[in-house]
Amino acid sequence: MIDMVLDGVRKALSRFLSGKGDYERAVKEFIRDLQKELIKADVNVRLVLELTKKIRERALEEEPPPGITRREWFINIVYEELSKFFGGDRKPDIKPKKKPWVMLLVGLQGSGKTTTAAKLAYYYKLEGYRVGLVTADTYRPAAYDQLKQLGEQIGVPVYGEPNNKDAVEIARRGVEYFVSRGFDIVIVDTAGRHHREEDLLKEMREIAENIKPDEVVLVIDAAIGQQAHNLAKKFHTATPIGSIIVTKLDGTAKGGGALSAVAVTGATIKFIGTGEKIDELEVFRPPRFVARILGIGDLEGLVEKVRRIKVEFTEKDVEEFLSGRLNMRLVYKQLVSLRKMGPLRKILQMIPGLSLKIPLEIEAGKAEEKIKKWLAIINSMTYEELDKPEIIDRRRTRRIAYGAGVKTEDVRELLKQYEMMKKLSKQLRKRKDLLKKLQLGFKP
Ligand SMILES: Nc1nc2c(ncn2[C@@H]2O[C@H](COP(=O)(O)OP(=O)(O)OP(=O)(O)O)[C@@H](O)[C@H]2O)c(=O)[nH]1
Repeated sequence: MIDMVLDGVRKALSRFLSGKGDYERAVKEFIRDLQKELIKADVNVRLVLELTKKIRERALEEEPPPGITRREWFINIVYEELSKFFGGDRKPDIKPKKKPWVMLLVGLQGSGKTTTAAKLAYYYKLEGYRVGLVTADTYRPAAYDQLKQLGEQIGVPVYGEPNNKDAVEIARRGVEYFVSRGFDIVIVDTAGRHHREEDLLKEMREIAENIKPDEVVLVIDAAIGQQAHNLAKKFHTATPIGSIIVTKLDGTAKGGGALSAVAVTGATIKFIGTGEKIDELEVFRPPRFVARILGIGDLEGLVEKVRRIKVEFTEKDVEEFLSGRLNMRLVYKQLVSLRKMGPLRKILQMIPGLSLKIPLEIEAGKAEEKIKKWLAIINSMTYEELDKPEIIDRRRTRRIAYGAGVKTEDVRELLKQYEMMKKLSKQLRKRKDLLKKLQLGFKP
């Protein structure tokens, strides 16, 4: 889980918030913890010192606006400075500026390039684009099969020539193949059998000259930590149309180091890889990322994700859910959408501190059966009961169970889930208020 990145910072911050003693001493302690955590995450020591110096100065100089305590204001400062540290608040340009849009993926061996190519294809497919994949990896014979398989899984066609050794030729023909068929986006996966940056950049240049991509994407494994700096810097200087994806942030303690090392070069990190599965790719927005690290929630990300997966939630529903109001109609929508979307769990995991208490966690395999039952139960409720499930007493429970053809225990179980969701929704509201308060001076 991505929350692993700089996990200790969140803990230090909650210690800071709950502490009662002297403000200046608490600031000093927090800063010491922050330094320790960042260095542990392989962030460059000089960068760490610059960052914490800035935080300390602001913490001692700035007066909080009315209605905000010094400690709350301090979190805001940390939030702002860390966001800048990881690249600032510019939004990465995700949408292709024209069609067709040709993306060339490059990266050192094992960086996760092939997986990322498929993840990207899936991402853009969900956004409504017609996407094609080209595999030009001529060194690793299995790469062709790997991408072919991934392509089948996500319903994206893959062009490859398993017996051809000429990567440049394959790439060129692959791009032509998809462009001539009217595809919107073509993603080209390259060989990447390079251990040295120089070789990698040389191959990149060769292929790029031939296929003239609209965007060159460098894939970097987060596990290389601050070593990402040199690679990103050379890449950034070599190509003006470059963007970066940092992968495997879920599996390394060095993620903070890699991200900050790339950010400091001025290169743009567009996406981050947060797992092996095909949908574990996220748009990288530093303020959002930092909010998550700090444990002040990721409500914006949550809303976007809910919308993106095209659940049948309206924005109003999400807003209602986040504002602590909940009724059975919302639960119903939730259940219907659970069938389509990856579980709600995944979305809620974006909110730190909540992941342990997630309701509606259904044992795999039994999900479909249970959802069907619950939908039937909700269908036998009256309008009044839907809007105010609290009025459902034993008599009503029996009637509903009878109407839905289920046992009374089933109805009670659903009501229990409802209560849990309601609590969760209230917790979310609290965090939302805090987030709003903190963002007074800063727009993510
Ligand atoms: N945990 C985790 N694993 C990832 C992520 N991205 C890729 N991987 C895994 O990393 C391994 C290498 O990925 P590939 O896509 O085969 O790497 P590649 O860069 O194409 O490899 P070469 O073709 O040898 O250069 C695979 O086991 C992937 O499942 C990620 O974000 N998180």
